[in-house]
This record gives sequence, C-alpha cells and structure tokens, in this order.
Amino acid sequence: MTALVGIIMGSKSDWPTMKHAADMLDLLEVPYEVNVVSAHRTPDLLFEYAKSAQSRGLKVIIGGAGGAAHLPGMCASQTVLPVLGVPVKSRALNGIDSLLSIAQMPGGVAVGTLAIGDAGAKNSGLLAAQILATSDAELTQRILQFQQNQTNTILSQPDPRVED
Ligand SMILES: Nc1c(C(=O)O)ncn1[C@@H]1O[C@H](COP(=O)(O)O)[C@@H](O)[C@H]1O
Repeated sequence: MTALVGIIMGSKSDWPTMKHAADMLDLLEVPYEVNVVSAHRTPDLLFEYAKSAQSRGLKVIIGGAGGAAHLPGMCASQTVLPVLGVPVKSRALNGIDSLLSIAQMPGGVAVGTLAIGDAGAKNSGLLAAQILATSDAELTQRILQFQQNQTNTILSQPDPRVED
C-alpha cells in the first residue's frame, strides 16, 4: 500500500525512539515509510525528499532528530505537507536542545512539536493518524477503538493502594 506518512530521522541511532511512531501507525493500520535523512549530513537528499513528498502520495511527515535538531524545520521549509517534530533525547542535554531546536521555529514555517523521547514519538504517530482520519471514516473508528481500549486498561487496573 502507498505510504501516507513519511517517518524521517537524522540518524539510525534515533530509531529506538522513532520506532514508537512506527508502532502506533502499525496499530492503527496506517501505511508509512521510514528513512534516515539529515539536514546536516545529507542536505541535498533532505531537499529532494521534502520537495517530492507530496507528489509521492505522502500526507504527513514525522521528523525525529536530536541535539541541533534542524531536520523537521528544514523539511517543513520545503513542503506544504504538515510536519510533526519529535525531539530525540540527546546524551549531553537530555533532549532540551532537541526540543528547543524543533519548537522555536520562526513565524511562517510551521512544525508541530511533540514531547521529548518515546512518548513524543508515540504521539507523533497518533497525531499523524488523527490528521489523516479527518478524511477517513474507517481510520476514525480505529482511533476511537484505540482510545476505548486505553480507557478500559486504566479502568481495569486494581486499586493503586493494594500491593501486587
Ligand atoms: N539533529 C540531527 C540532524 C539534523 O537535524 O539534520 N542530523 C542528525 N542529527 C542528530 O544527530 C544525533 C547524533 O547522531 P549520531 O548518533 O549518528 O552521531 C542524532 O540524534 C541525529 O538525529
């Protein structure tokens, strides 16, 4: 099936984090592709990726990067597709650098910034699916089911004061 979401990351080392975005898209049965592309290390490839994304059928791009995380912003500068940015937790600054690099975009170039790390990656997959669901009734139903399952899991948990 043609990919609707493009997951890109600055390095293969980002995959353990970005896998959570892919897992969510798998759960919601959204077709996606995964590529390592870097604004710093492969700038020509990034521009080609971003410029061709819409014509290749992608609807949303998720960009994960750590440190000086310019990837989502530079991608957003070259496409009309919505770009979601995931700040990957960096070794030196725990991802605060990644978060600020992604969130503090100049006006006129938009990136939707998620939380640092695994939860942000998971939510990027969910948010990408929710964007697609605005024009997909079956996907809307799968997201509703996901939300219901999540609620049921919480409600079925025992009293937190009781020891296992
Ligand atoms: N932030 C960026 C960009 C970019 O923004 O284009 N390209 C690579 N990186 C980041 O460098 C970190 C270390 O990469 P290595 O583990 O390959 O040294 C990764 O988190 C990657 O996202």
